[in-house]
Amino acid sequence: MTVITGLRVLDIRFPTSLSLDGSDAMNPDPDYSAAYVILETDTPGLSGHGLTFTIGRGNEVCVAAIEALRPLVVGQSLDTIRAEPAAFWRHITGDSQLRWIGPDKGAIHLATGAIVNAVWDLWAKADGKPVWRLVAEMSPAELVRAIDFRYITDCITPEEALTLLEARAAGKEERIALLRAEGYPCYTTSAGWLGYDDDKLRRLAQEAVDAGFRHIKLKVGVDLEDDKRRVAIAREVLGPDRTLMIDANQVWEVGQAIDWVNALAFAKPFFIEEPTSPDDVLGHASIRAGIAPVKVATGEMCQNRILFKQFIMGSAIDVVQIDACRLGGVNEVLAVLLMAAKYDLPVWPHAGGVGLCEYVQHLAMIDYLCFAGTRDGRVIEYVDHLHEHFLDPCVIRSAAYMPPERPGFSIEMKPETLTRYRHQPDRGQAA
Ligand SMILES: C[C@H](O)[C@@H](O)[C@@H](O)[C@H](O)C(=O)O
Repeated sequence: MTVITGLRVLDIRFPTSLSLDGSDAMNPDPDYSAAYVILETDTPGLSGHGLTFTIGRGNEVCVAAIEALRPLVVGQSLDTIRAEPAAFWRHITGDSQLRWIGPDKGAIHLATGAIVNAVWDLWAKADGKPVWRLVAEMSPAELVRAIDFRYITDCITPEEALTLLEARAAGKEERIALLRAEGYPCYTTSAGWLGYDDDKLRRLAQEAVDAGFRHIKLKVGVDLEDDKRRVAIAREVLGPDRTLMIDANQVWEVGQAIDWVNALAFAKPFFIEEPTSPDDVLGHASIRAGIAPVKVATGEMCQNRILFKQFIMGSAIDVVQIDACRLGGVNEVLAVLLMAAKYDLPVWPHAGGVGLCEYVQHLAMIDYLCFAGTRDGRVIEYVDHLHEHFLDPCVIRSAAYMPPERPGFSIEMKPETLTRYRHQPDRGQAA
């Protein structure tokens, strides 16, 4: 029996100089950061790692929130967590004092994501499997036991979930074989940051096409004339058959979003991502009606399963963009995959941040194997940035993520990175 005996949290920051030129409309110079968790255990050589992605000083708040959650996780036994994973998740998110600063949102929920994912990393390492495989091998009943259905039973009940998951389990072994042979397709954001001049955009878009990418994403939303020129360049390089997506990172009012996207419609973007506030369900629905056939995507800042329920049941979005640690870790991601599967909406995970590519490859593979049952019309985001800091970095082959084979969640950083990029002394101690 393995018991979690301690939790350490590190403030890891990668300076802007290492980061992305111009990035996006809301984050012109992001200091990519990670509130990084290490769960220590009484089993020699076994620890769980997790992180939540933040930007610069925001990391301090998440580090403090992780420390506040420490008493809820230290002392827990892995066997108990394995037996009732949703009960464990309810325990972590249900503390009456900490719920007051959420519930299920903000820094405390980002902290939950880091800790819960560290527990899944630990569980997978203890079983000697990558997380995608661990979850893929769960029976439908075990999967249902990993999901907290509180506040989503009006969308899907545990009984309905069981029926859906039993139906989707057919053909799983064939899908695993396909994943191993072909991987899971991805798109690149790396050509489309706002600070790039036209030549760089053209060159990077061409390099993406040459590398086999069939989808690229461009940041928009600062200057309409610039955007018209930039999407025209991207479309020219992509040709008529590849897919262009655009992303405004929440910069517009609802009416402005409709006008702006319609002005870019000549370049045939497939979707607009985050056109307005990530909390504005009605606004997204209006935008969706105002820009069809261009689709609407959101989710990287959708705070929990309950808000995703509004977007999904309210026909407010076409593409569900889960984030591995904006949601409260694997358990809550499974709840969203389930709702998206019921409503037949594609999940395209968000990965623009440190460690997110490493995380979401597992989640998209779980979606394919257990929930959606298909990869058709779905791609994972890929950003070519900071992968060298991980012990098990994601591997891209012919514009597809190849399934990780090492045990765990692929999120453990190299010891030298944890030393070199640590912003301030470790505030945590083993309990
Ligand atoms: C600051 C970040 O890189 C964002 O620009 C990124 O998450 C982005 O929104 C994305 O969709 O990848």
